[in-house]
Amino acid sequence: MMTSTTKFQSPVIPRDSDGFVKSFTLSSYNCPEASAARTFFEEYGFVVIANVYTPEQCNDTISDIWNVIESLVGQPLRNNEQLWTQEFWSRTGIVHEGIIGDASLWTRQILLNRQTPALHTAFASVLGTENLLVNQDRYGMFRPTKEHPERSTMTNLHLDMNPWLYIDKEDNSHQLETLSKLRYRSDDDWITENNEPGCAKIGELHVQGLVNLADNREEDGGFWLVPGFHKYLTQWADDHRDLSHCYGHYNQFIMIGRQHIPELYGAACHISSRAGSAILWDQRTMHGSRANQSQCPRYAQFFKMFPADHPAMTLERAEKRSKAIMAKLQAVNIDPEADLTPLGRKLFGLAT
Ligand SMILES: O=C(O)CCC(=O)C(=O)O
Repeated sequence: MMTSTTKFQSPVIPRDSDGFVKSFTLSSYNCPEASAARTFFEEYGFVVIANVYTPEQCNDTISDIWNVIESLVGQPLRNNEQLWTQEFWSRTGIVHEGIIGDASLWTRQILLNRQTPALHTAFASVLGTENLLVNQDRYGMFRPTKEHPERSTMTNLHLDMNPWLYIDKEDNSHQLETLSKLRYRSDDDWITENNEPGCAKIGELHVQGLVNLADNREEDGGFWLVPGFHKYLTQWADDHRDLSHCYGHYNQFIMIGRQHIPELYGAACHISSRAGSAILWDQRTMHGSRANQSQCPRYAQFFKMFPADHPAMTLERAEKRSKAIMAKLQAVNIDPEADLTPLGRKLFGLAT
């Protein structure tokens, strides 16, 4: 049992001889490797699942990221690195975090990727149920910075939740109220949906994820986290109540500067992984991204999956959610019957 005098010690992450973090290859939900992956996840607060996207899917998705960037910037530039300037990038999304799109993105590729069976198997294995819904989110792209340090993103640690509400609430009424009010009229509603993990006393498991679309090494920047932090969050939040005043009371996104938590910045590790690998992490794990320092871009797609039978998924909310998704599918000519699989229709909440 951790007490307020317990000092947090981050476990050392196992890596292979190429420096990539140990990964698991899953043949199905509940295969022996899936239970090993789940054990790893419980210990470290994250797990890497290999071969979730095929090489072709990675290439198609990178190409889609460039389609989005070029449509936001208003001109072709993928083949001319001279044009990857601050001025153009200021139009692409949340530039200092390397996020493409301001809220959710709705291209054909980003949507169809969400029904990838191996991605579902990865989330199902960690969440312990196959009955899941998938969220709607964005892409990540970090420009190479070796010759252009001004193109660097901000190395950061954050939580996609409010840790003080999480430890103080007696039940999940705040989560239920926030989620059941969602109308999905604004793309921001999908971010709100992601960032309500309830309270510590109820202790729901919430799992976020991403797929790296190109080999992602430490020098390329990208996803990093504080291993084992999920077990320490409640103590940390209680010990750092002074920081809560820097944020709105109901703020769902808490980014904390190095000056406040130098020990966590010191403990955070880059989760290096190969192209097509998914990284899944416990939402309570302090995480974020490191800046790129190489000549290679970093490309990723972000996700969350959660149990379809969650108590906050009221009939009314489910109807509004599926209506909003249907409109987005239609806008990119995705026919749910022809283009989505039975698994895809379930994940999008469209199956009757
Ligand atoms: O991999 C990244 O760029 C950061 C992802 C992240 O922090 C998030 O999705 O919450």
